[in-house]
Amino acid sequence: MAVNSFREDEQQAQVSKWKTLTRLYRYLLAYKSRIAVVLLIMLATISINMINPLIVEQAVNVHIANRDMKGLLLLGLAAVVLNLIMVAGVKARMIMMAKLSNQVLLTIREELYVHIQKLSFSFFDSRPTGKILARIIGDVNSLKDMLSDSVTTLIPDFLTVIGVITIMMAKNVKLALAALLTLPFMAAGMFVIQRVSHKAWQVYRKKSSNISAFVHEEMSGMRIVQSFRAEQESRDNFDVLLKEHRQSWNKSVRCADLFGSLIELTWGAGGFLLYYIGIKVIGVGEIGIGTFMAFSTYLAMFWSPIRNLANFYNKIVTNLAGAERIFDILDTEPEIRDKSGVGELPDIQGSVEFDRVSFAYSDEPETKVLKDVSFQIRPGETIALVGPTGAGKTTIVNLISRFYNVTEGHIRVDGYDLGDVSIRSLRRQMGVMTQDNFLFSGTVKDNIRYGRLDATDEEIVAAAKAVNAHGFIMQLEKGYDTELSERGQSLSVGQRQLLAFARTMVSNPRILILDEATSSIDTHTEILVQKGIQALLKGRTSFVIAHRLSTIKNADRIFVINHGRIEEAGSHEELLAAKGQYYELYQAQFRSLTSA
Ligand SMILES: Nc1ncnc2c1ncn2[C@@H]1O[C@H](COP(=O)(O)OP(=O)(O)OP(=O)(O)O)[C@@H](O)[C@H]1O
Repeated sequence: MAVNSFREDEQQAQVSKWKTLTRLYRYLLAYKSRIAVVLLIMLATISINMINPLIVEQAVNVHIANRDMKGLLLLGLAAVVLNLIMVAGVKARMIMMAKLSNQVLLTIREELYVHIQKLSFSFFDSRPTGKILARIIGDVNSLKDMLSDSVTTLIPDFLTVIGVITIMMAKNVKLALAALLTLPFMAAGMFVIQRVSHKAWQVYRKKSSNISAFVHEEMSGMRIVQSFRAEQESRDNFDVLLKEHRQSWNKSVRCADLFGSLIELTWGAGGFLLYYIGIKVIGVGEIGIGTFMAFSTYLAMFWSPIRNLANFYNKIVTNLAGAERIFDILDTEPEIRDKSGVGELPDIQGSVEFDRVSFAYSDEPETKVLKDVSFQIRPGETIALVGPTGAGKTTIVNLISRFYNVTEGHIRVDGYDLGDVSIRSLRRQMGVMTQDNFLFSGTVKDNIRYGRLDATDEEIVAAAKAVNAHGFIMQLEKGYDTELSERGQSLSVGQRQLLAFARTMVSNPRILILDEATSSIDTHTEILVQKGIQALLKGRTSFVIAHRLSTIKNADRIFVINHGRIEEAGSHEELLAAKGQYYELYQAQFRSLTSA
């Protein structure tokens, strides 16, 4: 299977940077009115900042030159008030922007999560959970500065540059041009650096993602790691990933540093030209001391935002890779989705028909896992699927739940082709129980209610009683209100199975799919589980990937699956009498159990 493990970097389609950026900023535009307020505040603060050198010029050239102390005092007072307003404005705009960008991150994260929920099994088959986590958490976080700085840095600094250039031009064109002379060199340098830097940051994000995948996998399998004493090997693998991560980080940071050096260089050169032209070409005597002081302040005011803008650009280049990875997921279409205009599947009886169904997994389209499978199941029938490993049993039941689309043929439920009804209306009437009996953290009651969110407490208890789970639940410290740890690790395997039965029982599905867990449990719980299974199967169409002889014997029909086909079908007695594959299987697997 082509799975992208922690050992390989993810593949990603190349998208234009401009497209990614505009798409990202569309999220900000949803908050137009708040951004307008921030912009207004900024306009005020920038204006005050611009006026400051003019106040100095006025103070020196007019008030100090004329020894007008009263005027100077009034000017000073006005300057203090204006600057206090500026400080308050800067603070307010920073708080507002931080809140706004956080809101955008939440929106993106939510959109991503909802989208991922819609994606098909094939999406999850092909990538480790850790890499998905890395996108939802790390990549989304990486956008934070980029979003907030775009309003608090990009716009004010851009306005400042425009403002300073205008004032400088108005005051002295030659001096202004001298300051601008080095800008084209800086732009050309930045263009070259960003290309290398962007690639380096893309690699860095992929390496971070590999680490996330590794850690997630190792944590999930920590019991296995410890019981096989594989800690050292695990550490070695981790070290390799860390080394790759460090190298990619170093390279990216080196690229990012080049931005800073370039700015300093062009800033220095620009300053030199300005002073050179100011002193040599125009001459200090030509202009007032105050004007010259104002000009040198403007010089700093010009280059400082240029540096900020360059840093911001650097930030975009650094974090664009994160945005690309988020949009890459958002652009992944769910393979399994409703056709346009599909109808709802009405309440069903539960008949199921496979009509010449063939199937291949999309990553291996040449290998047919199911080959021309046909059968008809009456409502309420229990079918046990048996056969060697890899035969195609799970694939059959996954197709009934429409976790994958058939490659050829049709599956019908009560005569409705699965492709012609909404997935939701189909799954609402189905119950799927996998071997791992996944439980969530929360109370016992919450976990059972997961089967049907509007189930009452009485219905929950009734469901638990029906599958023999009530007894052990009542022995737990807080009964139905006992908190379970993640995946229900605080319960025994058998108890987890019983809870999963109760959860399915409460959902009362018409069609039940049960992948019987094979783990051995104590005899007492085994009896409870067997009874639980029989209670669950009663009155509904059921497909059981069966491992217990009792389930197989009680089934209405047994399908022996091999090499993607149904090779034998019939009741336990019929198949034994036929002395075919089932007979062999029975001899090999169950004989010893029955004679024991
Ligand atoms: N997600 C997948 N992507 C690609 N191939 C798959 C996928 N799942 C299963 N297969 C392949 O399809 C074949 C049938 O697998 P399936 O899980 O249906 O077998 P099974 O009869 O349920 O086996 P077992 O009893 O071991 O669970 C196997 O060759 C398997 O490698």
